[in-house]
Amino acid sequence: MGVQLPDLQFTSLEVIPERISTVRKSFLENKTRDVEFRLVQLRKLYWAIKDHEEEIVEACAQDLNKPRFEAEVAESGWLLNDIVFTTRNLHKWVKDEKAPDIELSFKFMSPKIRKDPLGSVLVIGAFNFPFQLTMGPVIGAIAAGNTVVIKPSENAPRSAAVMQKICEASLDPSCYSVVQGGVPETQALLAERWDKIFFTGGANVGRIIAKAAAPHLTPVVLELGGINPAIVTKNADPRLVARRMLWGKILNAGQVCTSQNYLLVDKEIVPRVIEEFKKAYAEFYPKGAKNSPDYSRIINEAHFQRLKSMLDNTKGKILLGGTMDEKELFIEPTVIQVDSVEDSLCTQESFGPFIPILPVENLDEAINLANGVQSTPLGLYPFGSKAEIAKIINSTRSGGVSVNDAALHIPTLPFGGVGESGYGAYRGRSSFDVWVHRRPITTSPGWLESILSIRYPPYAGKLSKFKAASTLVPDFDRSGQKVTLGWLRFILTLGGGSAKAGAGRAVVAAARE
Ligand SMILES: NC(=O)c1ccc[n+]([C@@H]2O[C@H](COP(=O)([O-])OP(=O)(O)OC[C@H]3O[C@@H](n4cnc5c(N)ncnc54)[C@H](O)[C@@H]3O)[C@@H](O)[C@H]2O)c1
Ligand SMILES: CC1=C(/C=C/C(C)=C/C=C/C(C)=C/C=C/C=C(C)/C=C/C=C(C)/C=C/C=C(\C)C=O)C(C)(C)CCC1
Repeated sequence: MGVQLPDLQFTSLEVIPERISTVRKSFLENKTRDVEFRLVQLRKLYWAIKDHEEEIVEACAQDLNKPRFEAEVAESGWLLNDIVFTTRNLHKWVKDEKAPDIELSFKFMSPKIRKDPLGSVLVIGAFNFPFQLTMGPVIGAIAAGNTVVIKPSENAPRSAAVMQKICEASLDPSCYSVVQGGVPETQALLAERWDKIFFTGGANVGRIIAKAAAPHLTPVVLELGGINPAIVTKNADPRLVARRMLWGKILNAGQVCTSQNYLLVDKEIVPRVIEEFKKAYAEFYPKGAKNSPDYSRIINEAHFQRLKSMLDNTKGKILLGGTMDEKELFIEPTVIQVDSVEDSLCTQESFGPFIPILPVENLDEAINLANGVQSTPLGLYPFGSKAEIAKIINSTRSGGVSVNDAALHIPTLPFGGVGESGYGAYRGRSSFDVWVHRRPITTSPGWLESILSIRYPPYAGKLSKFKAASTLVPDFDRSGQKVTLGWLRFILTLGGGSAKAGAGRAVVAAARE
């Protein structure tokens, strides 16, 4: 018998404010401040994920036809590792930090940085990696001591329902709550005040989230998509390019925020790259992607139609793939040679299995084109010689860079966008950092009062003493140059230049006092 999955039930709009006030009350009662409490929650969550792994795999299969390998590696297994990594390190992360770079005069105040939880926070997930991208931020939020409301994507309904089941089986309901729904339910959540909102999804909805947060001055993390370029120079290895770029687009049928949206390939190696795409496709899917258990489907009819019209509207030439089956929501991995970066396949995020290739004259042209399409994509994928790759990285911006690869990301590296692809980063240690307020704490000892009283009126005669004790001497001169051997002269002349000019400045300074 197959695995039975729960049905997705939207949360009624009436109960949403009550859910929020429950988690807020728990936070204000300091329930989640205790680190042991957080650890127990995370450990229980670990076992609930483990115990429901078959349901996770089945839900991903029903929502996206996600292959078991991808579901275990990028969803359940990813989260399990994330929890173990977090619980192993949490005691270290929560420790007060000694404040760095403190001048001697303030050392007696024992300055330190406390990692305070932010409060009650909202996590809104996306459909494509429904478990990883929703529960990943939640793990960090729990670790950091926040209470959390979790809103999975309604577009992956089976996964959303299983996620709720897992959370309800493991987490304290007074601190962590799952709210299910689409736009009205999310709007109801956004109408309330949060201490942080973590959103993963498209840039248009990201703008809605940021606007809703603004009146409450709520900080927001936006994990958005990107029109990510791959830049392939004539010195790249065509076989590696094809295999890795194909992987970037067969993974979850290209519904990956980090996958490359288009390739700018030096015209000299375009034919060899295309040949290698054909070979790699035949190797990955000997009977074609449609007949393989290792290829996902498009999430729903609306996204299928969006992708179909993108392909219908391209002026490019299909070189590989191109077949579709609406009933199955199947779109074959498709390589298209386009003749302009203006082609719709390059300028819009496809979030599907399209691999448009634009031949370019040289590396400079590729860099200019990439910066013109979107100057701040989520990912950048350069292939070429060491010097070429350095040039590409130094002349572009992006959330992250995978040299010689597609959407690869080491699970504990900070992950996040920049500019149009969002802001804020999580994963690994950053998943904790993103959810805490670094609260500086100083303690002024009573015995220091006679010295500290220099700050009280009457001020007469105190300024010069205060300055003598606290003024930092610049190690640079007026032309912006670092002063090394000329130190003495620099100090004597109050900032460099001639002795006469220095004397002048000394007179002005004395007169000001
Ligand atoms: N940077 C990342 O980590 C990352 C990861 C996955 C997806 N993405 C991006 O997300 C997009 C696709 O994912 P998606 O379709 O789930 O995104 P989406 O923006 O359509 O939906 C994301 C979430 O927002 C909610 N939502 C949708 N419309 C809303 C509205 N009007 N008001 C309030 N809430 C609303 C949905 O219920 C869902 O939970 C792509 O652009 C992709 O690149 C980014
Ligand atoms: C196996 C041995 C070794 C090491 C091997 C190594 C390093 C293997 C690496 C394999 C990798 C990188 C596999 C990656 C799989 C990734 C999958 C399936 C998907 C991930 C999806 C993600 C993260 C999606 C994110 C989506 C987002 C953010 C938005 O949409 C040695 C060499 C150590 C020793 C011998 C054996």
